[in-house]
Amino acid sequence: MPVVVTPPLTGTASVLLPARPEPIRVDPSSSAVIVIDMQNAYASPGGYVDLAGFDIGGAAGVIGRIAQVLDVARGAGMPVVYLQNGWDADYVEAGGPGSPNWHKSNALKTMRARPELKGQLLARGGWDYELVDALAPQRGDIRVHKTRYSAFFNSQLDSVLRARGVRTLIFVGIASNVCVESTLRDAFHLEYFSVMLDDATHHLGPDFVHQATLYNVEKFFGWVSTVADFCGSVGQLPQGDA
Ligand SMILES: NC(=O)N/C=C\C(=O)O
Repeated sequence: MPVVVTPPLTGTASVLLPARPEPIRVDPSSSAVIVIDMQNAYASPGGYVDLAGFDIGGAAGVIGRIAQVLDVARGAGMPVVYLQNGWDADYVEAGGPGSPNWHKSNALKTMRARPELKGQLLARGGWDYELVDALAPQRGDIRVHKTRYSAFFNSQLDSVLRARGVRTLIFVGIASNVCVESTLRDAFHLEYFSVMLDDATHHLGPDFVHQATLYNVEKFFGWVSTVADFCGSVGQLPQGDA
């Protein structure tokens, strides 16, 4: 008989989500979709990662697939939590030369190399920081600001989830190998059950980094599933008017 993973607080209104390395039960009342950084910076032509020279060719497809996931999740009453990465307009939150972030952030490095972009990349209040239009939050969705790769670091995310009794996280967004993986690793250490939807994420860098993330998640930190399997299983739950 195949192993099935059942997280705590899984009630009777749950579905079995096909996943690797084993199927996992998902209950909308104790689960949330975590949308990582679907901002113009990461998914739109002319945004930060495009200007920094990364290939964003896969982002358009990911936007459409995330929209499907969010429709199904909202219909099943599952909270949707949007993360937005960035800093204040003066970049105080980014840290100065005493912070590794100042040295490693490709947004900060791009602005230092191209001073005409100063103040435009990942600054709260600007176009680059905003969520892509196609994924505009809907009533009841939650937005959480983050200043480093892991969405749990120095943010309200853990409190927001705990206050709602959430134990299972469904991960979508960009980039699979940076902020998705950093957040999912922290989620593991905070005792959350994490599922990454492979085709609702996109990576920064060569394709092998995405494969490495999938391996890490499946083998060490959580479970890997797909948009079709998520929509096919969670879509079977009674859908409300969301
Ligand atoms: N959202 C992300 O995965 N971000 C990765 C790099 C960056 O923000 O510079």
